[in-house]
Amino acid sequence: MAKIGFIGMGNMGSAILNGLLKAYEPQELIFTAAHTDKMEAVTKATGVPHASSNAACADSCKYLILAVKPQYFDAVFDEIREVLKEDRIVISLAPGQTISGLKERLGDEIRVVRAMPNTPAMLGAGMTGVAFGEDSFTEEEKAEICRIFESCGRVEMVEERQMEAVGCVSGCSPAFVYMFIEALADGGVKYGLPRKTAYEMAAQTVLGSAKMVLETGKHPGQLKDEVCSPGGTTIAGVSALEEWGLRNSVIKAADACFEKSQKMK
Ligand SMILES: NC(=O)C1=CN([C@@H]2O[C@H](COP(=O)(O)OP(=O)(O)OC[C@H]3O[C@@H](n4cnc5c(N)ncnc54)[C@H](OP(=O)(O)O)[C@@H]3O)[C@@H](O)[C@H]2O)C=CC1
Ligand SMILES: O=C(O)[C@@H]1CCC=N1
Repeated sequence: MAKIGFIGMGNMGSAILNGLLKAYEPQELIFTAAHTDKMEAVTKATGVPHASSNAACADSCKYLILAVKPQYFDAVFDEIREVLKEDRIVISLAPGQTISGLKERLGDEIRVVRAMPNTPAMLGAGMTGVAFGEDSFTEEEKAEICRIFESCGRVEMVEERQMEAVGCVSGCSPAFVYMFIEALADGGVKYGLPRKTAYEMAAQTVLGSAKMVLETGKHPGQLKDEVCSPGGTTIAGVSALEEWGLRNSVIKAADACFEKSQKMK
């Protein structure tokens, strides 16, 4: 029997699988996807076996990661409900879907964990929020769930009521950061840099700035102040960003993600 199973092997499933392969043997893992050619390609590339059906996948692992889009949950649940046993733990990655709502659909005896990872898990640089909710888990089970996501990067335990906030700040936000990198690079191209050089400079700057926040422990505002020479070029740029509403745009993006997640319940 495998330890960890995935139903769905798209953007998020494959990112987590890549992270897991640093901590687990391929034979400890199993997965399904909708298309056979996709499953065969992933098995060939990773050595991780795929199951013949979603039911077979759910039947053959202790921890089952639901990595399909929520609109497919009903169909998948109809396939796996019969084989899920009481000792199994289902890990949902979906925004908006509550633990109690998922248990209603899967069976009240099935323990459900919510996790909100992000795609940098692919490189072991992910950020995952995990909520255990009201169900009881042994220390060993909690440690295993942490190990799954720690193999993909950093992990924070949160209350279930905070999961939509996690979605805004780290689940969805890689998309916003890529947009920022694109825009930074466009600015460089506008003033003469080759595009490839501009992407490298923009991406390395975002990476380095993030490391400064994480590793110095300084407030982001202080780090910003350290870049702004009095009467210099940076403060002119900061002033333009304030004028064009960068901070408010980013907070509005969080509002939009949150509101959307409420409609996905
Ligand atoms: N993408 C992201 O950045 C993040 C996503 N999430 C969550 O992760 C979950 C998965 O999202 P994501 O990976 O982006 O989605 P994708 O669309 O990239 O992948 C979905 C996967 O589900 C498979 N699939 C579809 N229907 C079935 C089925 N009936 N049985 C088995 N497999 C099926 C697809 O198979 P095939 O490949 O063969 O088509 C595909 O591998 C969602 O709940 C999403 O909200 C959470 C955080 C971040
Ligand atoms: O866009 C989505 O719904 C998923 C959840 C977080 C990131 N991607």
